[in-house]
Amino acid sequence: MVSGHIHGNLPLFETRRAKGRALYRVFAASVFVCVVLIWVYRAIHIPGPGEDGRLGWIGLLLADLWFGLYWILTQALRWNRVYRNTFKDRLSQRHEEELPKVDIFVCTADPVIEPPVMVINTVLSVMAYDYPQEKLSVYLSDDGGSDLTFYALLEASRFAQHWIPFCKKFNVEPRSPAAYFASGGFGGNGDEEVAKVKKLYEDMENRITAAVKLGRISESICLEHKGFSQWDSFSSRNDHDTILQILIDGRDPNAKDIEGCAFPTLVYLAREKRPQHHHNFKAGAMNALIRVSSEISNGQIILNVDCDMYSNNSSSVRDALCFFMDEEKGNEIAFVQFPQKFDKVTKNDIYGSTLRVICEVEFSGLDGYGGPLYIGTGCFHRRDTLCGRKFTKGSRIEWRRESAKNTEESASELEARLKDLASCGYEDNTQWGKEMGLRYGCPVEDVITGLSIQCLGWKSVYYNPEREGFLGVAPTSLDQTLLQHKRWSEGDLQILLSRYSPAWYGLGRISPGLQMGYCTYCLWAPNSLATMFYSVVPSLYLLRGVSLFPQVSSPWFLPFAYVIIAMHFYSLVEFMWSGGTILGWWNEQRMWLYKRTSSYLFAFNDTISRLAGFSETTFIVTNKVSDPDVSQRYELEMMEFGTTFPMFTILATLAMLNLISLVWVVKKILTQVGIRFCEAMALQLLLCWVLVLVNWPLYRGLFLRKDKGKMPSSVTVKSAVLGLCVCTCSVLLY
Ligand SMILES: O=c1ccn([C@@H]2O[C@H](COP(=O)(O)OP(=O)(O)O[C@H]3O[C@H](CO)[C@@H](O)[C@H](O)[C@H]3O)[C@@H](O)[C@H]2O)c(=O)[nH]1
Ligand SMILES: [Mn+2]
Repeated sequence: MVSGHIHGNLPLFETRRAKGRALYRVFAASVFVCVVLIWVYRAIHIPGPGEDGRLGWIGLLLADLWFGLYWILTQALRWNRVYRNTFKDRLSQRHEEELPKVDIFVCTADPVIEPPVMVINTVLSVMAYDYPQEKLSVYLSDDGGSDLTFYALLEASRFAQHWIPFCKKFNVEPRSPAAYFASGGFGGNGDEEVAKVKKLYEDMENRITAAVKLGRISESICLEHKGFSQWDSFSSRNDHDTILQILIDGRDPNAKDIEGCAFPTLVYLAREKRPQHHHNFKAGAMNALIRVSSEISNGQIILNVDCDMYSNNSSSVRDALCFFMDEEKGNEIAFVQFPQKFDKVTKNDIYGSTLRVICEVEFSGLDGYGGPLYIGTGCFHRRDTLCGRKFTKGSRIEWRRESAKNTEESASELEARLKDLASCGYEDNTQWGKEMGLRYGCPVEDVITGLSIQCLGWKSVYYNPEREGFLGVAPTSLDQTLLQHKRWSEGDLQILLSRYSPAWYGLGRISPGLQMGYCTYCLWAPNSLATMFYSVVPSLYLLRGVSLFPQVSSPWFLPFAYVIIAMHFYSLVEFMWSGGTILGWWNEQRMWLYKRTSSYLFAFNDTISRLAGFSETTFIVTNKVSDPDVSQRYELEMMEFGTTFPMFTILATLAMLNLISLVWVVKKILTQVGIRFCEAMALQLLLCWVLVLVNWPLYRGLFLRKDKGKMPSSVTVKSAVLGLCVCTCSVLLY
């Protein structure tokens, strides 16, 4: 799809349509026909008033309507997929001299669950990008306000002098030292130098770990840098003054690595926190960074990564610039999103944390309709669009721009002057958080910000290179995964109900396909209701012997059979095409069920109570470290329970309810009603049986396991009693 190019230049990127689209569309049409047939069946067979099963039937009618309509929405994610490709050689040929400055923001919030060593590995990986070093500036935002993190960054600034030239010399990948040394992907010539750098790294790591173990910074370290004095007046992480330290000043002629080459700027920022001021979580941190960086380096491009997401590909900056600097299409692109990929996920990904299908399929579908969502980490933004600039046709971005401001001001003068930009009161009565910077008030600040940018007329790009751009830490326990999904689904639902609703506000501002795409994510939370209904009611009616689905001999059985088989077969193929395993797909089905019946349900509930004014938005930071024995069980792909987390009670009760139903019914078939019953109740039996099958790890956790990760017995008792009660009531009721 190479288009004619206005400058006679070849484009810097190409966009290819996915193969097999026609085939997919025929398949989707066939599914659609059957979905409609199911609706018709449900509508014309409603049991009359007073008949057993009327209520259940009406519920299933509504659930089937919901699932059908939701499925139609998800077509937007598959209908028009595109894939992108960059030409970095053309970029360097034409633009090497005018490459823009790039500011990289790394966010951290808690030195305990986001260990300083992990944070600085991310920092080092982005400092070492294959890019003119003097044009890179790296900013670390520390919402934990921790002197340990500051100390680690100080150590990193020294180690970087060795690490960056080493990376360049040996073309190291990945450029996170921890990941590189763990990969063992070196050897051959340079062995000696590898060993030398490795030693330096390990010494540094040991010093940092020692400080972390001690829990404070020792006197002797305090003397190493004036920055530590800022903690003298520090009372707590929620109550402190702005701490701003320029650890490496790129303008300084002495800022050189050991080979004498230019060095990236490195800045530490802990914005002011006061208990009476809401700090707006990551969005607040990002906005403070946008302002502070605008006075230090003012890069035209901003990359944001979470502190656990190290750069795994040293050419990502150049990749992103191929989009922004393309002479023809670059002017309309506001951000380039890379997928979130994860390191150290087990083969069959028991918690479905790789988001495989979203990464490989759905986001390229969104890309075909104007661009993916902004999902926080691994995203390159244009500074002006992030600050609220509107799109106007024909306006061009000027890359060759006057660089450094304030060349006369010293680093300490700058620090003193810029502190105010990160103070609590700075944003009062400004557009920050509303029309400027990241938007406030939503736990998924990223998605709502991306949407508001797209609503101003900008496009975005999804770039999923062969060698992953960024790798992060995925949650390795069930409660962490469910909590994260609660935050996401809650935030997405809030967006739907907010003033930026993709459904209403987006009308005419973004393409209908993109509107639909956004809605599929925004409707995660309400999806819980229909799923909940499906995993409880048919099984209870099965107990009563009331059929809610067509018999096997009825022609109406066919559309049900087709939809069930075709959809599952398709999802399996899609999952495997995205690089997954069969067992991984099965695990994904389980997580699909668990998220919908717990995270999304809680999210739905909390959103509604927030609308009624009962609760506040929160942001629970995902834990990035786990106990050794928890990690060991994760490696073995054993599901981790181990706590009385409220969501577990729901999951366990649902599992018990279906197990009891199944056992009860099988007994009934064997002793009373016989095999004829199966024919009439085939689909309900199948559903109940599949629910039991998919819950197998949960039963193990409830009854069979002895290790620390098993379900606490209080949950076992509670869920068994609840399950029995519900089943007994439904059988005995009138
Ligand atoms: O008050 C806060 C809370 C969080 N963070 C940082 O935000 C990032 C994301 O937090 P994490 O707990 O890892 O959440 P995830 O669910 O893994 O993050 C995804 O989802 C978030 C929105 O829910 C986005 O902000 C993230 O960029 C995106 O990667 C981390 O670097 C945190 O340090 C802050 O800087 N300040
Ligand atoms: Mn994270």
